[in-house]
Amino acid sequence: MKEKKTMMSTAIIRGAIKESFLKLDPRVMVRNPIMFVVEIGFIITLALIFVPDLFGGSVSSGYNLTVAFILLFTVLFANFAEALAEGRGRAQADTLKKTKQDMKANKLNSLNQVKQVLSSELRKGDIVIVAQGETIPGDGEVIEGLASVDESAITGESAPVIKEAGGDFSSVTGGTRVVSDRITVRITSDPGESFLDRMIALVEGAKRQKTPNEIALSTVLTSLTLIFLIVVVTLPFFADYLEIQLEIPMLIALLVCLIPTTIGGLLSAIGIAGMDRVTQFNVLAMSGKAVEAAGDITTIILDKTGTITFGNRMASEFTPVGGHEEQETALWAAISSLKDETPEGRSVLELMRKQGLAYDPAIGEDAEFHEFKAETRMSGMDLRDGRKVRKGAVDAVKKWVVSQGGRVPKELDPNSERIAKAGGTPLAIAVDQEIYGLIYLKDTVKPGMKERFEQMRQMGIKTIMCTGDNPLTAATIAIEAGVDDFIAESTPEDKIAVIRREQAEGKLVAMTGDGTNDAPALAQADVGIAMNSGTVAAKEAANMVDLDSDPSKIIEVVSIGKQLLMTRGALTTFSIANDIAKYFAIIPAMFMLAIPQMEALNIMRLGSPESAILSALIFNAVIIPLLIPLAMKGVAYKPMSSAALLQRNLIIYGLGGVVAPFLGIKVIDLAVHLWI
Ligand SMILES: Nc1ncnc2c1ncn2[C@@H]1O[C@H](COP(=O)(O)OP(=O)(O)OP(=O)(O)O)[C@@H](O)[C@H]1O
Ligand SMILES: [K+]
Ligand SMILES: [Mg+2]
Repeated sequence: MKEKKTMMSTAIIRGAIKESFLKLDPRVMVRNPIMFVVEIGFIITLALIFVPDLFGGSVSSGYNLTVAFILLFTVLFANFAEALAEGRGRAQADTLKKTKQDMKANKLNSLNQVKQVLSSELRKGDIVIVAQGETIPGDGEVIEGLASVDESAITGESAPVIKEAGGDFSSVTGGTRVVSDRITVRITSDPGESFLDRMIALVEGAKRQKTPNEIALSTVLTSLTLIFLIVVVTLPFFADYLEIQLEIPMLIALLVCLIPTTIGGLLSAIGIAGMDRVTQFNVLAMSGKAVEAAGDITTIILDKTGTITFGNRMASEFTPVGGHEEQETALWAAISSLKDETPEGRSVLELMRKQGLAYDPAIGEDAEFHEFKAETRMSGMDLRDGRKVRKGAVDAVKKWVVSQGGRVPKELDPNSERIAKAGGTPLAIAVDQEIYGLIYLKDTVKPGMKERFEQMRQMGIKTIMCTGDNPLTAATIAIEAGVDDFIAESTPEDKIAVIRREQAEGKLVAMTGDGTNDAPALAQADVGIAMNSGTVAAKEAANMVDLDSDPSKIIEVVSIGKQLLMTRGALTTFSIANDIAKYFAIIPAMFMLAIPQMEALNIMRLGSPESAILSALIFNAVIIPLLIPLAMKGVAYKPMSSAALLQRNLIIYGLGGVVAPFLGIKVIDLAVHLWI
């Protein structure tokens, strides 16, 4: 989505203006009680224009008209803020929808014949064949073959990525294009539930739900509104006693000035804009709650293979041990990998070919395949003649061999240490009681990790790498990547246990991962970020997907989360501080004639009671559009302690919130007084 990082285009602004009027529909307005009160005020003053003495008042139609007009604009400004925030997402959704057009798909039927169907007819479990130049008709998993895929329609990244059966690089996304070769894909989503569908719904805001924080704040603001409503409604009774005639438009103006319209008008825009900023970083957040939680993250658990490293672990060397020949080691490595569809397994056969080593595949005929499992950390074959061939994590293979009465050759450990210390993953190869040697699996740390993890440290975030790999390899990669801590030989359960342990200490935990074995942990974490390169299971369990598959992206997500919370806090403070100033503008104006002692409160020295009320009301309206840029961009966030941040914001937005309207209203009053 990179090229879509456009700012506000005129089309978006025009659309937002139209939306502002459509949102005047009371059925829509009622969802925002504060602005709904303003709208009712508008309707009442509108009636008073035509029947000024409706409630026995004596205010001119002209004055009612002016008040009605300002109130209408107050509501329109608030609607505009929300529509503007929604507008950018809608523009993105339109672009994505173009990617989603119906297309032809080559579906395999039960007789293994290819039949052309429409992509919209594909269901979960269907098998399709996608060849070079064709668009993948739906989300799925590669079950056969290998292809390079152009995912730019989704990620904006033009370099094609390799997708292959087995392992963590098997997931493909509907709407992306096969650039070379041909793959067989099992469809994993029903129509309307695809990644692209979810993405469209997301940027369109169709699924936007208020976060718990937002609901709590709305409740407080609505209660405040209710209290002011009661105060203003009961005011005429006191006035009656003092024999003062309080006019309806004045009372409405007072009410609207006192209720927190500024934050009420901007609250929803702040939330939408926050989500949108995450999207601009090519991260898809499934909920606003996750973005807010990211703002308070103190621990992040990262998976190693495929997250910190690229994860395309390739066999690069066979090392014989126990007096065996390299040829023998390679032979058994190959036999154990004949049906191993993981990238690791396939790379073993690839290395054989490269080194010109031959093997007899007939040995593997009718053998029983043992697929790689994160629990056993081994894979292999049980041959027809009864021999069992295994390859896997060194300690796992050692245990397996010893349990059958075999012994471990003494050169095994030094050699596996050499590989691990270089950051590689050693796999041991064994047949029954005999260990034949090692396979060196090479992997590379993604660039720039060290600097990024250092940045996280400065933000007070602890990084823990969790890997199924052995402790030595883990330690080497941990140092190279610069994480604070690591846990090796961890099973999927261990990853969850680490997260639970941190959560039990009251911390908010983020997890980044790519594999099916990461899925449970991604679901357990408060913020789960899946790499887009990863498996379908990982992406479904996570509440965010990083389209660039860069785990250090969490830095941006955390900053945006913090910014979102701060912006909401700052504008709430500003809004309420503002209302104090408006109180001093209106109350003396309303009562001064009858109660000369009110003069003491008349600190603003405004022109006339009428102009004082209008000025306060105008200020109350225009402050909303003036603050839209801040609401959309968020207040500036610099890493510092939360106490220092709070103090800084109280000074800027609290004190500023009191001072700004005094100046603003005074200036408007000078102009208004000249005019009326
Ligand atoms: N195809 C395979 N056949 C046999 N053993 C394997 C295979 N793939 C990986 N292993 C071994 O199993 C170990 C655990 O693998 P697993 O996929 O659970 O974790 P990982 O990918 O190494 O780490 P991470 O959790 O960081 O992604 C690996 O370190 C390796 O030693
Ligand atoms: K107000
Ligand atoms: Mg992994």
